[in-house]
Amino acid sequence: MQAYLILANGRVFRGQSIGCPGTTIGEVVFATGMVGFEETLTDPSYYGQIITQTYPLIGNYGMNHEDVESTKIWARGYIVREACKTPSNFRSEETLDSFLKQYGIIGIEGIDTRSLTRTLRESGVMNGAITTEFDPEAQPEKVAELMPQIQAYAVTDAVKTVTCRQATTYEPTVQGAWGETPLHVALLDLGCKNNIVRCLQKRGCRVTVLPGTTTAAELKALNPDGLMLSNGPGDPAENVEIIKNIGEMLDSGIPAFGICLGHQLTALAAGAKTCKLKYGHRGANQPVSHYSGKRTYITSQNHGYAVEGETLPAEVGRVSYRNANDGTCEGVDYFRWNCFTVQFHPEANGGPKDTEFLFDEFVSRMLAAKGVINNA
Ligand SMILES: NC(=O)CC[C@H](N)C(=O)O
Repeated sequence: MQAYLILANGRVFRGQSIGCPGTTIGEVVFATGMVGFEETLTDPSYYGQIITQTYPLIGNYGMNHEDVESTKIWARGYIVREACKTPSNFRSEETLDSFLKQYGIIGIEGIDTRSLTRTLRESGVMNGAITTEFDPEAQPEKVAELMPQIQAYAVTDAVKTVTCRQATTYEPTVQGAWGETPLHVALLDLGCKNNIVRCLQKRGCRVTVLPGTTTAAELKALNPDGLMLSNGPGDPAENVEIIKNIGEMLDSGIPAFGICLGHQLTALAAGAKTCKLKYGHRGANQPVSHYSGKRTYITSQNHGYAVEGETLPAEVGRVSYRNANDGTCEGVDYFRWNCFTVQFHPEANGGPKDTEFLFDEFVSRMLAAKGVINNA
């Protein structure tokens, strides 16, 4: 079946349908990871977006239901150069196409994704639609009808939509070196990836995943050893109430670690500003340099917004990492709070695990706060 991608600037790409037929509108972004399409598709941070994979062959190793980062696909569409129809891997359970169909996702293959990516890099992220319902060339009036909807589309109510409705506790998978009692981490789910939970479980933590709307008083009643702020979709500045709650939670002095959206919301709570990047960072090879100048790490990333480092009040915290490509803020160490945050994804999935040591740092902070170790 034919499918078409229509961009907000009027450009049309002709390809073939994958996943479900129909019409979908979203913010078209590109991700550069060569592998990790299962993790990308199920990362809640892509809510509202149509994902373009720049790597030309997607689905070669098939889908399984273990390598997923949440309960479903939150993205609004999927664009690939070629979707593999005959995956080969001992863990493969189904094809990319059947996985998309299972979640009602409309996709397109067979378009020039290099040319599309070049457009997005030059003009910035852009809204678009994928449709199987009409041929834009044959029916330009249908394009004219759809175009105002494409142009007006905005990702809204993102965190509200993806966050869990009820708290769930996950037991540790190993015992911590400090003894039998696990550390208890409260994880504020803003659109959390499963691997954040796994990274804490395998370090001897019991993890209680909480709805994003949890208040400081509700958190206090739980009396956790640490607070983890997850990744998540949408414009960070939209989350006015959650930002206020996070500020109050951190004022209690609890050890805290924020990732991506969690990083952005903490900076907003601290009085800094966020901005939208031209085309964002999405992929598995984004270099970030530590402020000490000693190390640059290759990281996994998926964000369209960034903290404006210069707007962070100097007495509150300092920029800890910067993106080595464009100099944008990639992390903050707070002085005011017992908290550190990063824009990149130390939990990886997909992508390199080089910065997973940050979870060890978080565990050390919790142990130090309990007086179990001296972290001076
Ligand atoms: N992965 C994330 O947490 C993304 C954060 C935010 N939605 C952004 O696009 O910048």
